[in-house]
Amino acid sequence: MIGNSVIELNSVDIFQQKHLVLSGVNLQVSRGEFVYLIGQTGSGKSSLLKVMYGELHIANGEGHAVGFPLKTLKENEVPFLRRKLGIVFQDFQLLTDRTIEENLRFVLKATGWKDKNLIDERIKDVLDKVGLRSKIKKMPHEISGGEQQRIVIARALLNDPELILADEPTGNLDPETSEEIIILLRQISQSGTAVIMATHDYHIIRTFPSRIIKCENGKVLDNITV
Ligand SMILES: Nc1ncnc2c1ncn2[C@@H]1O[C@H](COP(=O)(O)OP(=O)(O)OP(=O)(O)O)[C@@H](O)[C@H]1O
Repeated sequence: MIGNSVIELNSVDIFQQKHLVLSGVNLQVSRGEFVYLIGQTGSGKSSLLKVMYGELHIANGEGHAVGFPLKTLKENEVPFLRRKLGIVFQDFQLLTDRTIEENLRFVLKATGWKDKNLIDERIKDVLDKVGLRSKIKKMPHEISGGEQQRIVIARALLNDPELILADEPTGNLDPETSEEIIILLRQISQSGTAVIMATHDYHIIRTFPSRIIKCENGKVLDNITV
């Protein structure tokens, strides 16, 4: 980590294949910040997030995410970067054939946890953080959409990340449940984990104001008001 930054991008160009999606990106996000990422469909929000979790390489410029240098990041280092990130995306859903507990245990084991007692404790800890300890033995289809999204957030917290990247985490939820998810993500940021959240939901942004960055015309604009 550079000082207090969890994300540091300096003059970064981001390509998808040969297509320059974003150019000259300068962005700094500090520990514990809560940041909205907005922009029209196709403006580059997902590409920007992909750079942050090591899915897309940066062509020009310099970048760091949770202390990892993005320009020189090697394929075999990506899992270590991801362990310090929590990812809450619509296409990273729960495994439907196992309980909430088994979903969480699966991730811990896959990221190197071995001690059964520590694993059990960690699972209870993250479920407490999202207020759903009582659902530990349920299957995903036995809980509501909002509860499933809270479990996805619990899963993202398992390895105590420095940064959560959330792509439209309220996309499929009703307004009231969406607000609950945002309140939870904001609590998480206040406890020190930065959150960057892509959204199209202006109601949420107005109800819970915070720093906004916007992808527009191939650039990233900072401190936008809507
Ligand atoms: N795998 C890919 N190969 C080639 N071009 C891509 C690829 N993924 C995205 N693009 C292009 O890159 C540009 C930015 O896409 P990106 O998915 O980052 O936008 P977005 O702002 O996240 O959109 P949305 O709100 O729809 O998710 C678009 O022009 C898109 O067509």
